[in-house]
Amino acid sequence: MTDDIIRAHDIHAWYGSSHILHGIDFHLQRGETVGLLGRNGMGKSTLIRSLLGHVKQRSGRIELQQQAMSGARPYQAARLGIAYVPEGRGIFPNLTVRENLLMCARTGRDGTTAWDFERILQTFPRLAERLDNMGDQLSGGEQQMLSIGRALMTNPDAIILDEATEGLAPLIVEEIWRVIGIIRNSGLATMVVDRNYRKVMDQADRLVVLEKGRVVLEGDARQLRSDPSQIHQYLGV
Ligand SMILES: Nc1ncnc2c1ncn2[C@@H]1O[C@H](COP(=O)(O)OP(=O)(O)OP(=O)(O)O)[C@@H](O)[C@H]1O
Repeated sequence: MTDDIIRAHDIHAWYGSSHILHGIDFHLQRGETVGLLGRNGMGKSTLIRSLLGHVKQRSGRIELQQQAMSGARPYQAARLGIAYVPEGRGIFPNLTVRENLLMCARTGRDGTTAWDFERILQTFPRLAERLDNMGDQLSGGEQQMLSIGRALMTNPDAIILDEATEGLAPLIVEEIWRVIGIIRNSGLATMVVDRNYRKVMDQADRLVVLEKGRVVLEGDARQLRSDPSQIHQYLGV
């Protein structure tokens, strides 16, 4: 019996006639942090989107929370406690910060509410100062925090962060990484994609590297940190 929240075997995905993923095996265990690395266009977002049912043209076996979900739709993944913070946010611009958060409030699958409104405001002091602002009055960094806050309000078992720091100012980027550390230490299973591979390596327990839609390297983050030459080779840094 495994404790995998996501388990996938031989995933292929296509956009039209472009074959993007070529037989990927992937898993995310309860409580672990996995960093997904790879240069631009190697298929990281497509893998996430395939696992969660956003890419229709896909094949392979997917289990979410140990249930067969190969044909899952995005709402089913969300119901199974897998929260997704996509690249480019996804908040309601015409609702206030408070409304954006409260509309997501949900009890976790285990019946507990570890992440409630108060805890979100403690975690994101900037949001606490902007509760009555509309979503579209926030800076890009604040919108990203709100997006992560909304995901946490659902009390998920896993959270997937795709390029959460993309395009943000350095101070805000630091703030987002601080929050990713808090999320990780809270025991929530986390999957992180980010251009800053050093930060990903620091935060992750396990690393998975994609190249042209295939897993080319996978391993314990501590080991790969001690000899980063392999990572450097695939990331071209
Ligand atoms: N909606 C789409 N339609 C057609 N092709 C797409 C689409 N989305 C992505 N692609 C292509 O699929 C390939 C993989 O893209 P993907 O976004 O998964 O890569 P990535 O590793 O997440 O990189 P990035 O950091 O640039 O987002 C790329 O060649 C990209 O151009």
